[in-house]
Amino acid sequence: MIEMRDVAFAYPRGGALFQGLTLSLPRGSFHFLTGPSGAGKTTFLRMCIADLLPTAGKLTLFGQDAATMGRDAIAGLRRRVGLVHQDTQFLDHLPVAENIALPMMVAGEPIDMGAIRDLLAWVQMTGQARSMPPALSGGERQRAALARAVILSPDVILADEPTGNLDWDMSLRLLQLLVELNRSGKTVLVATHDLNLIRAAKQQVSARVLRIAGGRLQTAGAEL
Ligand SMILES: Nc1ncnc2c1ncn2[C@@H]1O[C@H](COP(=O)(O)OP(=O)(O)OP(=O)(O)O)[C@@H](O)[C@H]1O
Repeated sequence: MIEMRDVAFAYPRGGALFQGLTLSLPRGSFHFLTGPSGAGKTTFLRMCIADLLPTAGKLTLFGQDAATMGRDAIAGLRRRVGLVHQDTQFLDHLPVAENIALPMMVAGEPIDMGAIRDLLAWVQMTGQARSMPPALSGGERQRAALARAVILSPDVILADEPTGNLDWDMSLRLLQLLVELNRSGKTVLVATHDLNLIRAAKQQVSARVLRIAGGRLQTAGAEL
């Protein structure tokens, strides 16, 4: 689904953030992306939705070379990839249900209230459908963000530090949702520096760890 061959990336006026990244995330796989703060985990995820392009090397997304993707191809790609942002990024003046529906609106699709209800039930937030985002707890925000990320039934779920501000019980609950998505056939990539979360995942799925440090992929594909 996502392949990198000898990929390098540098922000304008910055030095090389990565170089020589070679990896493959096959369909149905579960990967963690880890590494120190500032190593480039968020940048890596942004490359996976062609929000940023490599400055060298080849990035292939769903079989297409990211460098040659036009607007339509990128829009199609973004429907197939659900991203849970680190800061969740809700529209605070819209209730939770409408926030979850946003990707449908942006895609110009009719709002499927049944799908929204099902997702709210799945993340155990049926009672918060009409709540406004500022009133949600950290765990509720993350679960609602996950529901929004999967509303268009993407093939790939990318989550950026989804348990960053959560207590351990809530982290496990969120992990459980990600594991369920993976068991239903989705490809999952979770950026985290929570090694306990990675250990907990080991009990449930065959996850692999990608570690970025010093601009390199240090333990590509290592089994937990
Ligand atoms: N838009 C940008 N322009 C220039 N530099 C940036 C930009 N975004 C991030 N950076 C820099 O790139 C580096 C990697 O940032 P990134 O957010 O990808 O790291 P991270 O591993 O996700 O960090 P954290 O774990 O703290 O969230 C950092 O030094 C950051 O300051």
